[in-house]
Amino acid sequence: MGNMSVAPFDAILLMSFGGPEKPADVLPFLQNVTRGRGIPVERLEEVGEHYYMFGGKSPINEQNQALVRALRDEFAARGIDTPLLWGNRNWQPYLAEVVGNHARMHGSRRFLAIDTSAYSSYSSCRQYREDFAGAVAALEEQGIEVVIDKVRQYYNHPGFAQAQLDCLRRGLGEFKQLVGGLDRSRHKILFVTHSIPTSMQKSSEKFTVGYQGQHEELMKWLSAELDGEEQLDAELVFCSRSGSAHTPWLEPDINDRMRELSDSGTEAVLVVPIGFVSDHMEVKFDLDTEAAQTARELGMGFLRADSVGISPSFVSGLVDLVVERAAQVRAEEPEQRTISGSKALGPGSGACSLNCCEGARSKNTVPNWNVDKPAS
Ligand SMILES: CC1=C(CCC(=O)O)c2cc3nc(cc4[nH]c(cc5[nH]c(cc1n2)c(C)c5CCC(=O)O)c(CCC(=O)O)c4C)C(CCC(=O)O)=C3C
Ligand SMILES: [Fe+2]
Repeated sequence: MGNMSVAPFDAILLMSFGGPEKPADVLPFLQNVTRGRGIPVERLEEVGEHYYMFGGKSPINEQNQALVRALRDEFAARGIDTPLLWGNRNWQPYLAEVVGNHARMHGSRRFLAIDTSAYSSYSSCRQYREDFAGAVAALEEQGIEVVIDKVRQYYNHPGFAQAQLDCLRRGLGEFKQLVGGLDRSRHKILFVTHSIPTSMQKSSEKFTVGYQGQHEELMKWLSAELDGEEQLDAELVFCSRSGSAHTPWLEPDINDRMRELSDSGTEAVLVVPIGFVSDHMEVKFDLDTEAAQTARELGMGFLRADSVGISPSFVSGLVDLVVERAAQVRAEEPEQRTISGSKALGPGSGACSLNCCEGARSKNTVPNWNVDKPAS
């Protein structure tokens, strides 16, 4: 009985952001993303141009489809035949439709979601839990009762961390060729993630080390795993700032930092997108297009390391997280593996509680099903 290891769940759900498929999708997609989020129209027009530059099609959907296939293979290899579905927040296939259709056709009631974002913050964790609560409520109105749970945030899970390390090592190998030998005084590693408003950063620090702190924890582990000559100075920089110019977001922006580094003698940078699980539009545009252009202007060497994509350690780590969560729900107290010294977060550990990463306005989230008692 292969399904025992994911019992009591009837179906697994890969939950992602979603992206446009064609030019006509771009504006409605952007409207979905920014509804109620106070993003200036100029910023939307600018981001729309990024999508049009790539034919109006985001790379994210094909990457999620590839991840679905890789996850299905990994479940099958472990003898687990529980269905794996794919749903999104901002574009088709929409979460509520996918869950509703599956529940109607197969009677599934208990869904366990993997989200395509590794760190804690409102945008990268809590908002997904609000989406789940929204889908549960919408389906309840149609007379369908479901629960949707999610695996813990996995920035410090050994599978994700090992996959990042593989990308970093491979990137360093190519970088070394490009610059003709590593030299600490002239070469730097820039780990990159999505910027968020500093207010969002603050609320992520209430119950965890926070969004930025989680990146720093992973970076510290990665740097320590490298061999001596590979241990270049490394720092965290940000991309994809949005919102109004008056709202503070996490800094430094990658382009600004490259300019400063160039002024102080850095000749080449290896850019490692630890904040993204695959080559999203932010990676394709903000890093491979815009930051690469900044590097050309500065005469700086530039190489972008891979994102984890469907690397085997990442994929098998996600399946481990599903199995771990199911065991928690069965009250079995499974081991929660993490990189050394790091504390596991997320559903069931209490660290990702109902109040975690709350935004300015309080909205319903799904409770940590069967493990945490809903707070009042
Ligand atoms: C932390 C974080 C992640 C990582 C976690 C995760 O993966 O979930 C992420 C992922 C993504 N963000 C994406 C796209 C967009 N994000 C926007 C806007 C925003 N992102 C924010 C944060 C994050 N975003 C924030 C605080 C805003 C401001 C509005 C708000 O407070 O909500 C906008 C509006 C235009 C703009 O202003 O840029 C777009 C189009 C795509 C799809 C890319 C593709 O198509 O490949 C993906 C994977
Ligand atoms: Fe975003």
